[in-house]
Amino acid sequence: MRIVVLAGGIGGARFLRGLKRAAPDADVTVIGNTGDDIHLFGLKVCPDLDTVMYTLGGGINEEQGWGRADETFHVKEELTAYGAGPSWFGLGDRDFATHIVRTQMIQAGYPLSAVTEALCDRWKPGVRLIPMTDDRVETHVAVTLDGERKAIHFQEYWVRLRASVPAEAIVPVGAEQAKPAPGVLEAIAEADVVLFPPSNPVVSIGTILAVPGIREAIADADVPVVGLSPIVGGAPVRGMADKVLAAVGVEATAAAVAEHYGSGLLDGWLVDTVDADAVERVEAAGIRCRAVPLMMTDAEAAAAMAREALALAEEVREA
Ligand SMILES: O=c1nc2n(C[C@H](O)[C@H](O)[C@H](O)CO)c3cc(O)ccc3cc-2c(=O)[nH]1
Repeated sequence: MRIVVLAGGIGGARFLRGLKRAAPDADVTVIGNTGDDIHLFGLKVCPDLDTVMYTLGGGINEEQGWGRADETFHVKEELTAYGAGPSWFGLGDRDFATHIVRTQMIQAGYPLSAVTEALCDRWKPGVRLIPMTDDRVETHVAVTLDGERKAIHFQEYWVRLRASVPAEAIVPVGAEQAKPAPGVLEAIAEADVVLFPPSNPVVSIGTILAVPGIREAIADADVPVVGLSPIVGGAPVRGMADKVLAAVGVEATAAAVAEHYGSGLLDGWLVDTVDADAVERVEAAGIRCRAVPLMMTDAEAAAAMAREALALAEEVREA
């Protein structure tokens, strides 16, 4: 079975670990969000690609969900000693090696998709990880700080400000000019099922869908598209999805996120059992809906969610 998954950071990576466990023989292609990418100290950092690669490759810092395990921060400390900022983004020594290799290859002329393939040769994530585009897309957030309206990089909003101020607008800068990376549209066209894991619907999956051609390819694919709600009980399971949902005028509920994606895209939607009362509203939107446990407390819980998503996809396919 060929499965395509649109993935952002931590939620997407943890779901993928469950999917591999639930469908060990499936051929999984992950279309990774690159809107979170940031250039620091002359290096290109790709948080969402690295989180998928490290999580599935066994190198992730498990409790953080990002960065490497057994990390040290000597380079960061030395940079701070030189007054070289920013100091609010925690780049570890092991993680720096990934960004050095990536930046070297990009400067040698390799596209991000080829670089990602090369990095995955080491990590062997067990999925094909393709960036949504090889072109530069960086999500910026419009905020008002000290009375002044400004656009800041998503990572500054997310990490330095902890999303503590309202996001007035979310702009994936460069998305309109971006082209899907090689293999993205082909993977969607050949997929037997497309999954939207519980990643951030605005800055992760929404950014992937903002690359011209990707939303259309999924909408036109006559295979089941099934998503899992990142919102449980009116709050994001992790992260601060509610802050960015407000920016696009979407209430932080499992049903509202399904409606945001729309029945033109989604055929099925899983909500957590605490949101069972949302099933009727989602079905009224033309999206088949089931209430199942959605807390990825461990790999087996994530596998159970993946099995439920695949089962709903088959139910949709037969409908
Ligand atoms: O909350 C934080 N998230 C950090 N993240 C997470 C990152 O902001 C998120 O993973 C995504 O951008 C959102 O999904 C990092 C991810 C990397 O790949 C590399 C370094 C960091 C550093 C931080 C950090 O210092 N604090």
